[in-house]
Amino acid sequence: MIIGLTGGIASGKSTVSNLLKEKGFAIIDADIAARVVVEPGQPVLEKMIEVFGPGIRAADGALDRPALGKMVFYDEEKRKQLNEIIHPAVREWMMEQKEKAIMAGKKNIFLDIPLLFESNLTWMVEKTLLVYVDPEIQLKRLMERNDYSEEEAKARIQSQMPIEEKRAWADDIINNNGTLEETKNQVDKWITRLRLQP
Ligand SMILES: CC(C)(COP(=O)(O)OP(=O)(O)OC[C@H]1O[C@@H](n2cnc3c(N)ncnc32)[C@H](O)[C@@H]1O)[C@@H](O)C(=O)NCCC(=O)NCCS
Ligand SMILES: Nc1ncnc2c1ncn2[C@@H]1O[C@H](COP(=O)(O)OP(=O)(O)OP(=O)(O)O)[C@@H](O)[C@H]1O
Repeated sequence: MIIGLTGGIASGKSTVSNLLKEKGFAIIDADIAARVVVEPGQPVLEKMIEVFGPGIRAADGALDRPALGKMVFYDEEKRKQLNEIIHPAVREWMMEQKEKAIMAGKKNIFLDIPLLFESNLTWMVEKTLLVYVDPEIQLKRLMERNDYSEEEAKARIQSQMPIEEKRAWADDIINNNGTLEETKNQVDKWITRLRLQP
C-alpha cells in the first residue's frame, strides 16, 4: 500500500516518519525531493533564478533558501509561481524513489508530503495519515525549532490549509500534542490495527 503522510508545518511529520523508518518502512520525503531538484546545475534552480532574480543564489552557487522563503511565504502569487516550477520535478523524483522501494521489496511505502491536500495529490496514495497538533502548539514548536519570530512562523502556517481543516480530509490521525512517548504509542497501535509490515 502507498500511504500519504501529511500534516502542517512543524506538526511532527519527521518525528513520525523517523519512528516508521526505525521499523523498516520506506519513507519518501517531499522536503528532501525539493532539495535534490534544486541542487546547483539543475534546470529547476536556473528557472527559479530567471523568475525570482539572482538574489536567491547564495555565494556558493546553491539556492539561498532563507532569501527565497522571505519572498514566497509573504506573497501568494510568488508562492504559486514557485510551486509551478518545482512541484513537477518533486513529483517525478518521488515516483522514481517509490519505484525503487517497490523493486527493493517494500510492501508499504509512505510518501511524506506536507502539501498533500493543498495540491490535490491524494490520487497518488491509497490512504492518508495526518499528524495533527493544536495550532497553538504548532506555532510554539515552529518558533522554537527554527528560531522564527511569531510573524515569520505565522506567515508559513498561513501558507497552508489550516490544520483543523486537514482533519476532515484524513483517513487516520496521529495526535502529536502530547509527549513523544504518547505519539510513539499511537503509531504502534495504528500499525498493529492495519497489520502493516515494511
Ligand atoms: C521556500 C523554500 C526554499 C524555503 O526553504 P526552508 O529550508 O526554509 O524550508 P523547508 O524546505 O525545509 O520547508 C519547511 C516546511 O515549509 C512548508 N513549505 C515549504 N514550501 C511550501 C509551499 N510552497 N507552500 C506551503 N508550505 C510550504 C512545508 O511544511 C515544509 O515542510 C522551500 O520550502 C521550497 O523550496 N519550497 C517549495 C517546495 C515545496 O513546496 N516544498 C514542500 C513540499 S513539496
Ligand atoms: N511530541 C512532541 N513533543 C515535543 N516536541 C515535539 C514533539 N513532536 C515534535 N516535536 C518538535 O517539534 C518540532 C517539529 O517537529 P517535526 O520537525 O517532526 O515536524 P515536521 O512536521 O516534520 O516539520 P516540517 O513541516 O517543517 O517538515 C521539532 O523541533 C520537534 O523536535
